[in-house]
Amino acid sequence: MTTEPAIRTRALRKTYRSFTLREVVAVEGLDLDVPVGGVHAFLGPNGAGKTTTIRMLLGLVRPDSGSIRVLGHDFPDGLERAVAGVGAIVEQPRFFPAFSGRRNLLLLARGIGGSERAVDALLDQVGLGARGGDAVRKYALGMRQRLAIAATLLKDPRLLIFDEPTNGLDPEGIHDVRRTMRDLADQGRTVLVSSHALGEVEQVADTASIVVRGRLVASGPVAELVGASAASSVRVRVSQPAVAVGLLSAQGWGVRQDGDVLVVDGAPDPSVVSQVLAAGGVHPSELALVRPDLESVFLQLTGSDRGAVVAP
Ligand SMILES: Nc1ncnc2c1ncn2[C@@H]1O[C@H](COP(=O)(O)OP(=O)(O)OP(=O)(O)O)[C@@H](O)[C@H]1O
Repeated sequence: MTTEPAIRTRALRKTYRSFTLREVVAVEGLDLDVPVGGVHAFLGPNGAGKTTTIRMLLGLVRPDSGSIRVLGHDFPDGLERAVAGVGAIVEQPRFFPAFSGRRNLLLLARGIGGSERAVDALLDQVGLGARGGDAVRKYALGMRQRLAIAATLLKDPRLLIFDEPTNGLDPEGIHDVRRTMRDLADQGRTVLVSSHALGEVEQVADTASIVVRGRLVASGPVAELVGASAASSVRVRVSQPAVAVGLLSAQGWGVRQDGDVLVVDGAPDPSVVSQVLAAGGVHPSELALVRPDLESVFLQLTGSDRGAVVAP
């Protein structure tokens, strides 16, 4: 069994020139490791360098420096062999709107010698089996996106790269695309999905890398990234919030107030919060531990300017 990642970049760097000829560093010293199998989320705020990185991984943009290895092939010499095993969606896919989804796929399949049976299997696989005969113009955005995923699967790629595939989709579309990504990973393929919407990928991603201003700030299994954030909070509802804020702040804990609800950061656990309040004569009507999610980890990292790397 090989432990070689599906994607490995080292010290990857890419700069652009702005209109005023100022140097814009899009990607700076990026070491990205995407393990084989599973869904890997590539996360970062807008402008963090995700699209630039993905374009470099696909050979569409040439890095200034650094190395790229995809599916065991080093760039630039192995680019062609690497890309043969990659299916990608980097822009809004285009289809003939008047043709059915099935006919669109058949046209694409013909170009690479794919069979009619394979097209039908792919339509089923992305959940479009029943709608394959409808004109694409009647498809919702999420359905078009799933048709695009089916198109990338025509050449049976081991690695799928999707740049913000849920952009502009409604909740149902997001759900469908997410489920399709999960299915693909469960078949043993590797899925790299970029997103700035963490909530959308947290449920489906096994591992993640977070980039800020072109640099990697955290990477590893999603559960570990979330677990590494010590910042669980305690949420309390109290009848005397002003008194409670005084009591809790006196412990050195951070307190955020929203009406009669307080969120306490830095307390060891809910029972200690309860004891401190009770000792001051305040009895909460609600008390709950708020577990950190990927979003809170992300906010911590992006707010903390080039935070420490969390090793996988
Ligand atoms: N062709 C280009 N010319 C000049 N600057 C560019 C070019 N492409 C990207 N940039 C700049 O590089 C930086 C990274 O952009 P990139 O699109 O890679 O980020 P991103 O994380 O994908 O963001 P988004 O989610 O908004 O697409 C940004 O500052 C962007 O303005």
